[in-house]
Amino acid sequence: MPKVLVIDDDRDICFLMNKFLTKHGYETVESYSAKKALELLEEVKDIDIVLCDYRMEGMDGKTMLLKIKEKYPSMPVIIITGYNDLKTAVDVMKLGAYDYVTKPLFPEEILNTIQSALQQAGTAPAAPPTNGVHDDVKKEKKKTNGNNGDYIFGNSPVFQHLIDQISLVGPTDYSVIIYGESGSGKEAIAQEIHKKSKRAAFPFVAIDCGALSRELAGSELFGHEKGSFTGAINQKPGSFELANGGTIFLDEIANLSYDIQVSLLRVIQERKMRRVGGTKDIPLDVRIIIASNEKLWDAAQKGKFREDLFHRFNEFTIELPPLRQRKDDIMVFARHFLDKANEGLQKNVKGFSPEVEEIFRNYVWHGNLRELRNVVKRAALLTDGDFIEVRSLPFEISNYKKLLFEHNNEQYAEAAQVAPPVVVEEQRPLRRAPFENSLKEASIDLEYELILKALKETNFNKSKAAKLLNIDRKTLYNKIKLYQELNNR
Ligand SMILES: Nc1ncnc2c1ncn2[C@@H]1O[C@H](COP(=O)(O)OP(=O)(O)OP(=O)(O)O)[C@@H](O)[C@H]1O
Repeated sequence: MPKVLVIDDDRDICFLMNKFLTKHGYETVESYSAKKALELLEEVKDIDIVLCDYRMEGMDGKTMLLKIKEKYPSMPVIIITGYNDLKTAVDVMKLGAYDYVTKPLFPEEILNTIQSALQQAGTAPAAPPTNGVHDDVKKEKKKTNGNNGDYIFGNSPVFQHLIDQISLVGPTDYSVIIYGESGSGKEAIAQEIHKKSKRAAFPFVAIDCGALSRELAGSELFGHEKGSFTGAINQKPGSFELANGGTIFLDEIANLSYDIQVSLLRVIQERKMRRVGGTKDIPLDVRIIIASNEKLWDAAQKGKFREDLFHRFNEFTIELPPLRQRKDDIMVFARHFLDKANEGLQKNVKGFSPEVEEIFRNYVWHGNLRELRNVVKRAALLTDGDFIEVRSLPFEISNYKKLLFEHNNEQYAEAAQVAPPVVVEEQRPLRRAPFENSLKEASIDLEYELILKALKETNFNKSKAAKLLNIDRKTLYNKIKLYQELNNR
């Protein structure tokens, strides 16, 4: 019976998750504090997966995730966030969370996410839950390629260009740099390149360098010998060794520390490596595909990334546009994610209402495909009829136009209701700012939530919202403007 550690300072949530998960064949261990949870992970040896609230007293979810990943790198961690914490969600994914679920929580969605995480880790429950089974669902057997299931490639010019590039570089042994925002599908492209190569029968190993701690990065990448440092209880092969013969995908490569970059350069040049604490050279034949959000040449100019390493990798470059610039592809992906959600939920939702399609085409999708996938997954869960309607979308998405507050114009909200769909390119809706400082972060978050709540209650009448918040309209405008500026950084 898989064991889930539920970490949430809201005891009701722990209680509900316990009841629900137990009913579906899981065992739960609960913790109301991050500190206790870390102790539990030590004491209870056989925890399979962690479900952790992002906002807890004493430690935020990001720190907690890093602490878990440092000690238990392969432990799947699912983070619970608010929808407006999308930036946080993207950050935790980069730090190695398996996935995130947004509040309000829907137990089926969590169950689904836990199941796929455990399936990927190879610890799925023996008897899968059978709630809500629809007999009429045709279960199409689809090929999956590891991480997040199968990928699609459509007919739009962007897709065609990507397919051409993959076909061109796939069969070669070139190193490839893939640029793209978080969630835009970089790993998917890397996997496709691997599949097109002569290495396809060998492993594809993906490593998120952003999730590697400075101390453990060397041992994760190159492995270690027993006793080579405190905590090295057993001998462990590194990712390069595991990928031997195949392809290694190093995501967010610019996050590797300088000394690891030096080791990496040596490994590439010499085509052999040694485990940490080892004395034996291990010959390597690994193709390297790397990905980055930031241009590596710029990172090299800033001294953050070694220039010689950049030149080593710079044999072929693929740029993946953000989803908001791939308007023709949005519904292709949405339908694909709906198929997958139907499969997972054993439902048969047929499509999207025209209003939802319009919103999807014009929303900015900061979290790119990952955000779209999660929005569709949840909407499918909430849909009883044949089509996904606007009411099943998160508030922030269904009201995205009103939340833009362009030019702080009082008329904008009203205008947005009647105007034809606006093409939103780089504008961003109001959402949480990416602060590092946690006290400031907490107060900004809280303000944001209260403002959003007041706007919801007053149907976006900003004068009334200001009154509810006991501030004047100008202060409300200024706060909104501040959020916009922070968001655009
Ligand atoms: N071509 C595709 N077809 C279907 N799903 C896709 C495709 N490309 C990406 N996805 C899905 O979108 C999500 C994000 O993709 P992926 O992990 O490849 O993005 P990424 O750019 O590597 O993200 P990050 O940089 O944050 O790790 C995943 O759930 C993935 O399965």
